Amino acid sequence: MNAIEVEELRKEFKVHKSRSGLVGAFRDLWTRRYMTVRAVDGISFTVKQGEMVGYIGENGAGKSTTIKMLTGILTPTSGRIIVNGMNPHKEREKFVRTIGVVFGQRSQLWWDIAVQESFRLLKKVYRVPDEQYARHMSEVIEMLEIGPLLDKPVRKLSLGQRMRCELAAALIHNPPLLFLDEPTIGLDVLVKLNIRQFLKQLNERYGTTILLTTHDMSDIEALCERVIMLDEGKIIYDGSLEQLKEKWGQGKRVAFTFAEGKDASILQELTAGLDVVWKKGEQSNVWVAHVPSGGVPEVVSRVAARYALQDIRIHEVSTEEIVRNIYEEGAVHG
Ligand SMILES: Nc1ncnc2c1ncn2[C@@H]1O[C@H](COP(=O)(O)OP(=O)(O)OP(=O)(O)O)[C@@H](O)[C@H]1O
Repeated sequence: MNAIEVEELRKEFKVHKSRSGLVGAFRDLWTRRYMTVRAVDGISFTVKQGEMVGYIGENGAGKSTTIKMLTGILTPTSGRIIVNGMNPHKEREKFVRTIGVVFGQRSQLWWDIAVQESFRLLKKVYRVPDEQYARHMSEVIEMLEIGPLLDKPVRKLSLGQRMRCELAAALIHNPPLLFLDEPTIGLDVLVKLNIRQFLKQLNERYGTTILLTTHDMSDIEALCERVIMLDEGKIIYDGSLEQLKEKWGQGKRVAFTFAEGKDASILQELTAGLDVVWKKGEQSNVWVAHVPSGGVPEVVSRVAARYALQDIRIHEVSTEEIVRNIYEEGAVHG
C-alpha cells in the first residue's frame, strides 16, 4: 500500500497587495487589492510504505504548504490527497493517530512541565494502551538517549536535547508515517548524527515511512534514497539521489596553487584540446580547473610539467553544489 498519494495538488493563497506611497496607503483603506499566490502548483507523487523521501526546495518553494496539506492543517484549493488510506482533512481524528509530525521551529511539548508529563498527556490524547506505551517508548527513550532528561522541564533543555524529546513525543503512538520539517535546524553535528541514526533505526525496526524536509543536504544523503525537488510550487525532479548525482555531479574541481601568479590565457593554451574550464581562485596564484572526472590526470600532468606548484587539491562536486546548480538553472533537463 502507498503511504501517500497526491494527484494534481494545488494550494493558492489570496494575499493583500498594497499600493505604494502615502496616497496608495489611503486608497488601500477604501478598496483592497488582492493577488493570488500559487504556493503548490499541480504536483503529483506517491510514497510507498517504508520509504524515506527527502522533500527539498529553496525558501518559498512550497514545502511547508505541502506538508500542511498532507497533515490536514490546510485544505487544498484542488487536487486529491490520500494519506494512510484517508483524506487528511475529512477524517481528522482517526487520521492524526496514524501520523507523527515534527516541525523544527515549533514545539509540541509543554514548556513548564517535565518532559515525561508531556509524554503522559500525549499518551492520553492518542489513547495509547499502557503496555504498548511502556514497550515502545522505553525503546525510543533508549535510542534517543533522553532517559536523564525526562524529569526536567522543557524550558531547561538545550535545543539539541529538546529536539530529541520532540521526536520522542511525535512517536508516542508509534505512527507508521512521520513528517519532519527541518528537524536538525540549528543543531550541532553530534546531535544531528544521533538523530539521523535514530531515524534509520526507526525505519528499519518499524518500517516507519518518513517524509523529510530540510535545507541540510547531508541529512538527505544520510537518510534518503529518493528526493523530490520543488521549485515555485512545481516538482522539478523526483527520483533517486544516486541518479541525480550521476547526471549532475560529474566532473571534479582541481585547485592549483602556483608558486607565482598566472593569467587565464596561459592556462587555456596549456590545456588546449582538453575539456577544461578555468576559474580564478581567491588569490592571484590560485586557479581552479573544472574537469570531467576522467580528464583530471592529463590536466594535472600538463600543468605540473610546466609550472612550479605549491599545492594541488581535488574536490568532488558535493550534493549541496549539485542542488544549487540545478536551482540556478531552474530545471532538471533530461
Ligand atoms: N498563509 C499564507 N498566506 C499567504 N501566502 C503564503 C502562506 N503560506 C505560504 N505562503 C506563500 O506560499 C509560498 C510557499 O511557501 P512555503 O512556506 O510552503 O515554502 P517553503 O518551501 O516551505 O519555504 P521555507 O523553506 O522558507 O519554509 C511562498 O511564496 C509563501 O510566501
